[in-house]
Amino acid sequence: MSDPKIIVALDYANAEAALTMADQIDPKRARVKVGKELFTRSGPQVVDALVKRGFDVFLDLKYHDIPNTVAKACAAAADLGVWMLNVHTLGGGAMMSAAKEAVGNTSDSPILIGVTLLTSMDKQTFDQIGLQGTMTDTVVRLATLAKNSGLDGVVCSAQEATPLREQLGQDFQLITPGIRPAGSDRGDQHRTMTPQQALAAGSHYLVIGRPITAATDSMQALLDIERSLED
Ligand SMILES: O=c1ccn([C@@H]2O[C@H](COP(=O)(O)O)[C@@H](O)[C@H]2O)c(=O)[nH]1
Repeated sequence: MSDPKIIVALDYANAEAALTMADQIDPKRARVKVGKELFTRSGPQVVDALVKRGFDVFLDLKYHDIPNTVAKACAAAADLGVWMLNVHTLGGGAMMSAAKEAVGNTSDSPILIGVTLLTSMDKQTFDQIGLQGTMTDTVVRLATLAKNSGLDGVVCSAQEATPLREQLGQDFQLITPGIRPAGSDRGDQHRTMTPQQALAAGSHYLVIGRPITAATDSMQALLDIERSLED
């Protein structure tokens, strides 16, 4: 598989659990994501261990701070050899431009993307924090700002993938968590789609955690999802 579409979210409480899972995955078939829990508990060492195993690692720390701080954090993340990292688009254009400058723009530079609205966010939470208009318009606006600030793509719900593709082009990367195979538990996710629906809507990469990691047989769950994408 030359460009695996599945990114397995290694949301584990320690490096041992994450690496045990990773050791069952072929890096040519899936990429992996290190998020806040695993990174806070296990630090850069777990990222290094995954990179050394040949994985494309998405470091999902959603940096959101003043431009100088975010730029330095992004440079540090790039030094870890990650494939992809992210900032939060609500940090604004100056912050995102500083982040892009820090990671560089060569073929070796990591992909830099911006989180728009979290896939766990529903309309009630959107209203609660005082955002105006529709959620889709807000995601499109934030993603447009990200593109204009030099970012390579965004994290969004697959429900927004089609309008984003139409407005921002085919190459602007759409990374979509909130993926739930038919019949699986949504948990705290609100804006969800099945793997098949998400790719059909225009997602470039699918971030999938609990439907795989919380399954009784994680590798079978991953295989079932891969098969569902071949149909
Ligand atoms: O909007 C967002 C941004 C990031 N995430 C992360 O993706 C995974 C999803 O895990 P599931 O278990 O499949 O729900 C998780 O690590 C989140 O931190 C997101 O869900 N939504």
